[in-house]
Amino acid sequence: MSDVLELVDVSVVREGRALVDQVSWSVKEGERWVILGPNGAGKTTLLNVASSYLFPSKGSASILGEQLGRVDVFDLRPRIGIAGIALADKLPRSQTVLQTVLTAAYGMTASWREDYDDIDEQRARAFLDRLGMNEYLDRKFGTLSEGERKRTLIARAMMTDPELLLLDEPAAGLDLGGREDLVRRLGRLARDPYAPSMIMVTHHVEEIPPGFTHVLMIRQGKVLAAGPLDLELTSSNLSHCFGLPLIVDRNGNDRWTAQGLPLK
Ligand SMILES: Nc1ncnc2c1ncn2[C@@H]1O[C@H](COP(=O)(O)OP(=O)(O)OP(=O)(O)O)[C@@H](O)[C@H]1O
Repeated sequence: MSDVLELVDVSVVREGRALVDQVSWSVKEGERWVILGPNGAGKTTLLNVASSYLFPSKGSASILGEQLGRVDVFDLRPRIGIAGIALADKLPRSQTVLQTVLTAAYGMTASWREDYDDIDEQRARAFLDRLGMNEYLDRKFGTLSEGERKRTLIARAMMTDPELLLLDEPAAGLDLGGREDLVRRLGRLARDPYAPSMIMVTHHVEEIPPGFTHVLMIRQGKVLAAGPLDLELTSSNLSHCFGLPLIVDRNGNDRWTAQGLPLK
């Protein structure tokens, strides 16, 4: 299996502080990783390196076999799908849902043109259908609820047929029904052998979709644990990561839960 992401001793230093501190991490083709960690741990910073938008201050980062600093990132970026809050703010609120997904095929955030290929429109419709957005095609992006917006962004990220899909807190801000709907849809994607390699940032083990295979836990910029979920998502590791005693459990449907121990 080839490397989708290979970080060796990567640090990101800002104002003398290491936001990501000597991280070595390897993601192989077909793996689905979740990044877990408390607020401010460095999860988004790590994702920004993985998306080629942030270069390490130290160490080396290779994405899809190309080393940052030695590759034209404009050739690399179309191979990476990103769904995150930062992107949502850049997308025009007045574009329709269909337009919002279609523009991704042309590497744009705006500039709706009339001459998109039929094949692209069919693909955009198919991705939106998979994400349960069929009835919202003509709705303005700016009028969507949080959950609808998140599903649109994932469809958009799939549009370039990426080899690597990055999801930054896809379930944040969703109600219970919205979260469960999204987790099921992401689970279906994760189990699709033709789907890209995936990395998802989250704060909650309940949001880990079935079919995800690996976890990286980070705290204060340092990796605490990295490897298969079965081995690494333990009560001990999670307690260490979030800084309080936690009990983690996995149910028969391949879903995870975590609870704090009661105060004495
Ligand atoms: N440009 C910057 N300059 C200085 N500090 C920064 C910069 N960008 C991020 N930070 C700090 O780096 C730390 C890690 O930020 P990051 O967004 O990666 O954390 P996170 O794990 O994604 O957090 P959250 O769960 O709250 O989203 C935070 O303390 C943040 O304030």
